[in-house]
Amino acid sequence: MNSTLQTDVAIIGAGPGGYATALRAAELGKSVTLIERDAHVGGTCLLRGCIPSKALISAAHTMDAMNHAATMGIQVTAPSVDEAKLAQYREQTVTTMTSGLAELLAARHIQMVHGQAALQSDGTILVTPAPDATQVRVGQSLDALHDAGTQVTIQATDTVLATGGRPRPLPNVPFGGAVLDSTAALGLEHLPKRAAIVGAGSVALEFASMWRSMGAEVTLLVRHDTPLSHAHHRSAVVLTRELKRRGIKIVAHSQVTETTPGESGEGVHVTYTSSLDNETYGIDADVLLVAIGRDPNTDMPWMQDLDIDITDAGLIVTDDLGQTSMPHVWAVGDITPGHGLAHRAFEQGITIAEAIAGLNPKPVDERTIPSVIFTTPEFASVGRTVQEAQTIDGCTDVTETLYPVMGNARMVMERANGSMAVVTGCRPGHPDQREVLGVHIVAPMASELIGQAEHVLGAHTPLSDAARLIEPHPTFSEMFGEALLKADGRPFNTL
Ligand SMILES: Cc1cc2nc3c(=O)[nH]c(=O)nc-3n(C[C@H](O)[C@H](O)[C@H](O)COP(=O)(O)OP(=O)(O)OC[C@H]3O[C@@H](n4cnc5c(N)ncnc54)[C@H](O)[C@@H]3O)c2cc1C
Ligand SMILES: NC(=O)c1ccc[n+]([C@@H]2O[C@H](COP(=O)([O-])OP(=O)(O)OC[C@H]3O[C@@H](n4cnc5c(N)ncnc54)[C@H](O)[C@@H]3O)[C@@H](O)[C@H]2O)c1
Repeated sequence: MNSTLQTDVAIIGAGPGGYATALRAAELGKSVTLIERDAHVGGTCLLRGCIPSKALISAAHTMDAMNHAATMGIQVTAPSVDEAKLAQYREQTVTTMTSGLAELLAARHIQMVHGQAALQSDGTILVTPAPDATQVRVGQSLDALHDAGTQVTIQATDTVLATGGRPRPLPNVPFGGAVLDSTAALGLEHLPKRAAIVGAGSVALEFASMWRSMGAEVTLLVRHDTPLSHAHHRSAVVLTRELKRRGIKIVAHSQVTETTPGESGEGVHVTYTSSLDNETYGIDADVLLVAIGRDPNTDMPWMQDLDIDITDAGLIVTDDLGQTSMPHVWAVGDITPGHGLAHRAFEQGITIAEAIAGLNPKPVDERTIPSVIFTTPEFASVGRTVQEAQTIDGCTDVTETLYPVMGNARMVMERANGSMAVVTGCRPGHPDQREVLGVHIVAPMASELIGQAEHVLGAHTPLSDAARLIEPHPTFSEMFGEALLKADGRPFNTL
């Protein structure tokens, strides 16, 4: 028997955008129905993105530490990887996170629907069985669902689209065999010994760094002159130098044109052209990871039929609070223009829930969203470069202060290299107040340091006040404190 459900807020997709909206809306007293086609909640981030990748990267850090132990006088025999145990560790990390989230959703009395949803232009949502199921299933948690028929209709006052994205293939090179997307790469039974990677963003660099730490020969095929060509230039150059120093081969100005099975049918032969000399080259590898971005899940016919604005890139246009051009329909996360990051989706989801509940939330400030790449060393960035501050925001008196990170005691102890740049200047209308406009770091623990930078930047703290922050000694965070002092014209442990 098919059924109809009534709810204040229906959300399609239980990734970071969808579940953040659900949690906040329920907290604000709304009845919430969360529809997910996967067997578990969490979306890309928990199931096949942030969490499994960072579990593997944590293991890679342990490998790095053991490999560097001898420089501190600690002798260890050459470490090796038990691949089955590593996979178990990754899977258990994911399970712990997804079951914790499922419990939280249940505790907030959010109704779960397991199935594939389609919003109709009259505002109803039709749910059909998920690809792996014959029935739509409904209940308080994805672990305790009952069959609800082959079609469930949901009548919601507000609907939130949170359908996320999927890996983008190279033109003419479909995924399959030894040509992997990030999901397949995370699930590999055996770590590659020779890995080729095409792309130069977060996925490409994190896998390059992690596989290298695990002992692979890694070749990164980059189409521009450097990885992260759109990021803060100096940081991109420093990170590139460090990755090369660790033995990662970076082939710039290359474009993959074809892949064929490797000799004896194993692995892959990758053909690429160089835009420097227009010559064609080839490399052999166990796998080719294609990491050239993600496509938004907005190309389904039902979504195309809705009266909502979608850009040529397939991204849903919303107002500052996440509302689409269709009344009572909202969009969150990777299907909206901007950084494809979980923490951005969290903040957008909270904002949408508060707007639906009639609160008056502040729009998400895209400028203050930090981005991190979990390489060794890490790359973390928030805010503007000098050029962006001048041309996009119209800031004046903009300067960049470079702090020599090798003067930091913890950097010396770790034998680490990196860079720290702080961009300061005055926002339009505030000519007398110098503020931090951007912070760009390459260093161990940069992922943790960037939160502090975000607070200073987001709160528009005057530079002279920010520079008074007292950092504990000896820590990596002293680099940020010292950079602020230098930017404020009072360099301490540096010239
Ligand atoms: C390898 C990798 C590593 C990453 N690491 C990080 C990181 O360290 N930090 C970070 O901030 N970000 C990271 N990201 C990005 C992050 O995962 C995404 O930004 C985030 O998951 C986006 O959340 P979302 O809710 O928009 O979409 P998603 O997480 O993609 O969730 C969308 C959900 O909607 C469901 N869905 C889609 N259509 C339907 C439908 N019709 N009916 C029912 N359900 C549907 C999908 O099954 C999915 O569960 C990483 C991504 C990848 C690929
Ligand atoms: N630590 C993190 O926060 C983290 C980690 C992994 C992924 N993510 C997110 O996941 C999403 C996907 O990451 P990604 O690295 O795949 O995408 P990305 O958009 O970050 O980077 C894609 C890269 O591929 C290059 N590229 C595009 N087309 C190409 C082509 N035809 N040939 C060669 N190179 C090409 C681009 O120049 C760019 O450097 C992003 O939204 C990213 O923010 C975040």
